[in-house]
Amino acid sequence: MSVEIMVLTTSDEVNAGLRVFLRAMIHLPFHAIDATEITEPGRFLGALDGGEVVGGADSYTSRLVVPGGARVPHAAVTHVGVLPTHRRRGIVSALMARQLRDAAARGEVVASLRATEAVIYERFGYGVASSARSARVAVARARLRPEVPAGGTVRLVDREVTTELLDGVHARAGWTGAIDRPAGWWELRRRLREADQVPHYAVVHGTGGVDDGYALYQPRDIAGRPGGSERTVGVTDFVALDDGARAGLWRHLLSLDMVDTVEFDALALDDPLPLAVVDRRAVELGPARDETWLRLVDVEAALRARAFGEGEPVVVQVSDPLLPENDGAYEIGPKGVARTVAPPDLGVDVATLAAAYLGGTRWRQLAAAGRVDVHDPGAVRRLDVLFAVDALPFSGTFF
Ligand SMILES: CC(=O)SCCNC(=O)CCNC(=O)[C@H](O)C(C)(C)COP(=O)(O)OP(=O)(O)OC[C@H]1O[C@@H](n2cnc3c(N)ncnc32)[C@H](O)[C@@H]1OP(=O)(O)O
Repeated sequence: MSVEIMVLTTSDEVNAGLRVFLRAMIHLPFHAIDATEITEPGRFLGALDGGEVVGGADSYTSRLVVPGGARVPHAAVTHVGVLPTHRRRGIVSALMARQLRDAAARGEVVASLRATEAVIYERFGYGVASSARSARVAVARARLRPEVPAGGTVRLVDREVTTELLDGVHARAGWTGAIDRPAGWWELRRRLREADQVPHYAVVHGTGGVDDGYALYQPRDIAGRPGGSERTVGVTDFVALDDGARAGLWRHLLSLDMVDTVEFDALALDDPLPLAVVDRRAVELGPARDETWLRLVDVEAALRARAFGEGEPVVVQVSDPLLPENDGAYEIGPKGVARTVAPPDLGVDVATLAAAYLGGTRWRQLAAAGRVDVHDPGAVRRLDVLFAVDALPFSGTFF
């Protein structure tokens, strides 16, 4: 392959990198945006063929919340694309390998991405670590149960919504799977909202004067309004730092006049909404879809960062052809994690370990699918106890 991989540095190069991504993706709307405003210097890798950018892979500096609440350094991988004229020549493979080495050199413990196709990224060590689904709520039937918390106050901030206001809330999101949203991500969202013909509405929830949640929403399928009977509002961003904020935002959304359906774009698989309404069938859940594709860049640091449950330690052998410094056996137990030369109880590749890492996929499921090389059958059950989490992992950030 005569293609050269390098960091895109000048404005022209970075814009060429984004153009390649948009050309590869076909459907995306943000062609008029200057790429330097939504990317981070030094992180956009390009593949050059005779001086022309033909492929790219970008990332943002971020952090990921892992079980137990620690935030680990995280590369949020995005803008991956190869021109249709240059596909299937190994270009993205070369970009991914370089990107992982760069992330490791920066001390990033994990990387994650949202995948266009489910068959691309496992070969690079990514596994599905969290899932999400949409929910459609029939407003007329969706009376909240009397036990649902009252919540605090909701204020309309349609006109004064700013990144500072929203990130002031989101930056405190502490659930497993939440990520820091980078400045470029916010800027792109702001620009897309501004350019949209359809209005966006914003409400912030507060308790005792402290902002602790917000929702962004907009009307959907606006043809035939306002007299129709299928009037839908789509909730594009829903952030609640606790149960009170969540309930307060539900109350607001489910009491909007002239709305038949409230559609949440992304909820955790164990979101309590279906349990909070009198008529359970008022909430129609969409299918689970893969959300976080996670890559453990530094396996030892990632394992040390998360909390584990009780039980006997288990020795897990990990293989990682792209980052062989991760190869080896790790003893994982309630008191911590250490590399070991002890014989392993089971073995996995690094993508399978990533799938289990946030607790969203159980070891039992992975073993049943043949993805674990089991030497000691009891170790699978022990690992499930060690890796158990209180709430299913969920990010809520699409990038
Ligand atoms: C995080 C994000 O940004 S997600 C966005 C990803 N981008 C897109 O989906 C845009 C459209 N697609 C593309 O631009 C390209 O097809 C890419 C980026 C997905 C793949 O780039 P390529 O340079 O063609 O990949 P490369 O040649 O390195 O392929 C590596 C392997 O993955 C496989 N592969 C790559 N893409 C796909 C795909 N979409 N479907 C199935 N297999 C694929 C190849 O067949 C190859 O397999 P092999 O090693 O067994 O031969």
